Amino acid sequence: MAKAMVAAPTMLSRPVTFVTGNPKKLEEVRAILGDSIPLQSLKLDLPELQGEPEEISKDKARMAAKEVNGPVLVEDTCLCFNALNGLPGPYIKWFLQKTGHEGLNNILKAYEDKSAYALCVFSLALGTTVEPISFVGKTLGKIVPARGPPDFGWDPIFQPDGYEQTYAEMPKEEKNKISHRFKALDKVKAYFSAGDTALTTDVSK
Ligand SMILES: O=P(O)(O)OP(=O)(O)OP(=O)(O)OC[C@H]1O[C@@H](n2cnc3c(O)ncnc32)[C@H](O)[C@@H]1O
Ligand SMILES: [Mg+2]
Repeated sequence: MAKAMVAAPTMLSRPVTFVTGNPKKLEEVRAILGDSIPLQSLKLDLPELQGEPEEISKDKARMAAKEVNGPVLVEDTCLCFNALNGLPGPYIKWFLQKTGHEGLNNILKAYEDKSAYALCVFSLALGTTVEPISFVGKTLGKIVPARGPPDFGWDPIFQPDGYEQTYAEMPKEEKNKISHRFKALDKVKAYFSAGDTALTTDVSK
């Protein structure tokens, strides 16, 4: 009888490099992943296209793969206001920088609807010639006047649904159990544990 053909997993010869210019993201990614995925990091602020979140994230992964010349993981984070049909979305970084927490609240003064969602799109490129794969995580909430330490981006003005605290007021471990980033990384972990792609644990390579 013919032997069943079992596809061998793609073996990565190098650990995945998480490329970001944002140390706070890296901190959360490390806290959420623990040692589930062998990861090294590279601090690089990649240029970002305009467009839909998934395309921006995939494009970052292509650029990162070229820089690293190996397997990379990147992410793009959006904060989307329902009253504005999803804007600022991927442009939240610039809105935050120019208008601050107060300005973001003021924009929504024109609308009854303060609901929003945080969106994280991770993209994994296993090499320079491989099309990146995306993993999306979304957490629903609302925009409120800033509360809590202003350590990380828009955390003080985002209150997730079902919670009385903003992301900034929550203990880190709590945010990391419900966040957009946690949900997306859960899918990344599931992808690797499905076994089609095996990872080297040798981070010295
Ligand atoms: O190098 P990259 O990974 O792109 O890092 P970045 O800081 O440029 O990040 P983005 O392009 O994804 O822009 C997202 C903006 O939202 C902020 N941000 C990202 N994740 C956040 C989170 O979980 N809570 C609050 N703010 C967050 C971040 O500081 C940016 O201002
Ligand atoms: Mg960026």
